[in-house]
Amino acid sequence: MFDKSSWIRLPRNVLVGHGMLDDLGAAVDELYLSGSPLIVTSPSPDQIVGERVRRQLPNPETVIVGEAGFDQVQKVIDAARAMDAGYLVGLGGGKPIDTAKMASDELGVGFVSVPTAASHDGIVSGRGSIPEGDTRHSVAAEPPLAVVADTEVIADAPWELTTAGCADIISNYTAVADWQLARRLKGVEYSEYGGALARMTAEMLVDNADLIRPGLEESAWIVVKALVSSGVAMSIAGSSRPASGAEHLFSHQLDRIAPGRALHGHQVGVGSIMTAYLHDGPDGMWQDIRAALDSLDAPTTAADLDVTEDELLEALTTAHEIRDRYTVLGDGITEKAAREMAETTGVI
Ligand SMILES: NC(=O)C1=CN([C@@H]2O[C@H](COP(=O)(O)OP(=O)(O)OC[C@H]3O[C@@H](n4cnc5c(N)ncnc54)[C@H](OP(=O)(O)O)[C@@H]3O)[C@@H](O)[C@H]2O)C=CC1
Ligand SMILES: O=C(CO)COP(=O)(O)O
Ligand SMILES: [Zn+2]
Repeated sequence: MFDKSSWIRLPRNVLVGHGMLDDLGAAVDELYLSGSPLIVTSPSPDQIVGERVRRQLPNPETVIVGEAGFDQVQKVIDAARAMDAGYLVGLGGGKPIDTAKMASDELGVGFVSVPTAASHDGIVSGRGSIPEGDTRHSVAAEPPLAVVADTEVIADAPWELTTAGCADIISNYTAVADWQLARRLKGVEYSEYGGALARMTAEMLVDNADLIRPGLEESAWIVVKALVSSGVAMSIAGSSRPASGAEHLFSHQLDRIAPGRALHGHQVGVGSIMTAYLHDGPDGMWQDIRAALDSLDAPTTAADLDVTEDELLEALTTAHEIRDRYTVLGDGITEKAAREMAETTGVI
């Protein structure tokens, strides 16, 4: 008997472009949501566009969240229950958006994603990434009913946030390679469409790298489109596998070992240089990944990430421990191998 089944949950409306933030109210009306929204945001996005968002929505309330964590999700749930929120709006970078989508899932209310930076590919995905103790979960969360990405706002955000988003997409190369390896060695379920879309998204971004420059709204356009595409790949796969492999495990470990030093996207980019080396050896894809990151002004070394050699090596040798996700790191790599890889690729 045929026994496959899947739910692919995608947004109904994706608005990308100049001044699109002023269409938020209309986009929400189109969803036939009822009640008042709780806006989940962080300090900078709230200061930059909070008022513009609030004046378009009926009796909104706002909650400011900090680092991603289950305590922050609970804080949002409590605030939403206290006001009997009809839906949640995630406004900002990856942390408020992830927090809002996880709280929406728990509350059983709709979620609208309003990114203010092109810094991560969670703007569309139905996954939440959340640390807990020594581990980091990728949890099923509420996918957005609508995404409203204003390229004028995003182009005005610090350039490093855009280069972080580019690196998060470039890391799809190694994420997909890890996923294929896990299929071959461990029989892990693989989605041809999810894998192909994630990889194609990275290829298109690299092909357009010359057009991605600071202050250009065209750059925000290209990167947001790629972030949407990468998020759709995760939705098709029903997991973050198309966009998260060993390079992400390395980044999640750095978040614990050296918190707050570098952006998520920048960390996964550097991780991707090294794990590409593990996949292909000295003459493989790692050089192309490093060149692409370099051309986009994204970090390529431990120093660029503001982490020490010891911190980097600790993250590399322990990354396999944090999640039950088979990658090219297998059951762990030795410090000698980690050092050799980091030195050969110029990361240290
Ligand atoms: N669920 C998924 O599929 C995915 C989830 N993620 C998660 O997303 C997070 C990383 O996202 P990231 O965006 O880097 O994290 P943050 O939300 O912390 O944003 C990074 C920084 O950008 C600032 N910021 C946001 N918008 C603007 C703006 N317009 N102007 C000026 N500053 C701005 C924030 O300000 P402030 O300090 O005020 O907050 C913050 O300092 C991680 O937790 C990661 O795990 C990443 C990829 C995919
Ligand atoms: O960051 C992600 C994709 O870019 C997803 O994060 P996880 O590694 O937690 O699944
Ligand atoms: Zn990521």
